[in-house]
Order: sequence, then C-alpha cells, then structure tokens
Amino acid sequence: MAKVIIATNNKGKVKDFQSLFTPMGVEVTSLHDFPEIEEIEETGTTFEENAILKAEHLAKELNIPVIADDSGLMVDALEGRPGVYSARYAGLHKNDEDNLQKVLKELESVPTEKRSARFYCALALAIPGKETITVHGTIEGLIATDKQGTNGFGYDPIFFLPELNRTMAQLTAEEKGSLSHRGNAIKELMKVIKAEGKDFFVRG
Ligand SMILES: O=c1[nH]c(=O)c2ncn([C@@H]3O[C@H](COP(=O)(O)OP(=O)(O)OP(=O)(O)O)[C@@H](O)[C@H]3O)c2[nH]1
Ligand SMILES: [Mg+2]
Repeated sequence: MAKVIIATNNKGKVKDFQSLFTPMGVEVTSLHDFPEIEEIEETGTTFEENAILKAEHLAKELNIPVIADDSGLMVDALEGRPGVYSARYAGLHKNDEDNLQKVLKELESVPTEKRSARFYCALALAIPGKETITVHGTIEGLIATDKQGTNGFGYDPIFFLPELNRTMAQLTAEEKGSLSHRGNAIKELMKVIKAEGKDFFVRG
C-alpha cells in the first residue's frame, strides 16, 4: 500500500490528512509512528519556514519523502495573531481550549463585521536529494462569539463559515477536507508535484 509520511504530532492534523488520503487508498503515517525521532523546535517566523524545518528534519532522518504542515489562525482585529504561535497562544503548556478562550476574550468587544479571520496552512515536501517544495492554502471566516460543534480540533469550534452558516467544527471530516486551508494546500501540492514530475508516496 502507498504511504505518505507527515511530520506532525498533532492528532487533529493526522485525521484531516486521513480524510484526504484514505479515499485515494493511501495510508497516513505521522511522527506517532516514529517515537525515536526527536521533535524539532519551530524557530521560524513564518509558516513556510517552520514547515520546511519539520519536513527536512524527518526526511533527513528517514531518507524518504516527508510532508510537514505548519498552520494557524490569523485574526484581522488582532493584527494577524495568533499566527505562527497558534499552537501555543495561551502559553507553552496550554491546550486548544485555553488558546481559543484567549482569542474569544480578546475579541469580546469586537463587533461581528470586524471579526474576520483566516486559517493558513503551509505544506513543505522534502525529498532527499531534491529541492524542498512549499505550497499554501487558506480559508476565510469569522470568529464566532462562542463555541459550536465538536468535530475537528484547535480553533475549529469558533471559526464560523458564513456561507455554510456553520463553524468548522460542525462540518464532517470530508466537508472540512474539501474546503479547508489544509485541503486547499494539498490540492496545490498535488498540482505542483504533477507539473514537476515528483512524488511523495512511499511504497511497500
Ligand atoms: O481549528 C483549527 N483547525 C485547523 O484545521 C487548524 N490548523 C492549525 N490550527 C491551529 O494552528 C496550530 C498549528 O500549529 P503547528 O502547525 O505548529 O502544529 P502543531 O504544533 O499543533 O503540530 P505539529 O504539526 O507541529 O507537530 C494548531 O495547534 C491549531 O491551534 C488549526 N486550528
Ligand atoms: Mg508545532
């Protein structure tokens, strides 16, 4: 069976990738399957830099093609925060709930029309001996005033999609995959690797 290796420890991302790759008959492997690999510090100041760091680190260790995802929420009223710090917005040892509560609190007095935000996902594909490819995908939305829905992860329960009248956490995995920043970035990566005659699947 073909496999794709994603350099992530985030179970929510793994689920998102599975919903995109499983229908193609491709198995998703993540850092959870390589407990011996040391985590790399995300020292970049952009999503792209961090995605490259994570992908190249694991590709070098395993000597096979690896994809990494660096992503986050950018809120206009917060000048783009939490941005690259989305995973640790409320502090290093805080969790998804603390992070989204911090955003809700900071937007407490901000009216609906000023609650615009987007998710950004940078993907890096590192292939040993080749130049690393980066692509990105986004999705626009509004930050809700409270949580709704239980699917997805992270800030999904407060990321409202006006056209669907639902938050991202109220979408099925397939719906999220078809329109999310991560889904859009994967589509872009597929286009680029096709055009460049490259591949990220590991077979056998
Ligand atoms: O509601 C959300 N729906 C999403 O679809 C989504 N994608 C990213 N995020 C947020 O951005 C951080 C990424 O930070 P990040 O790229 O460093 O990942 P991470 O540290 O969680 O795992 P890893 O891949 O680095 O191992 C995550 O933790 C989340 O807070 C999302 N929130
Ligand atoms: Mg991270």
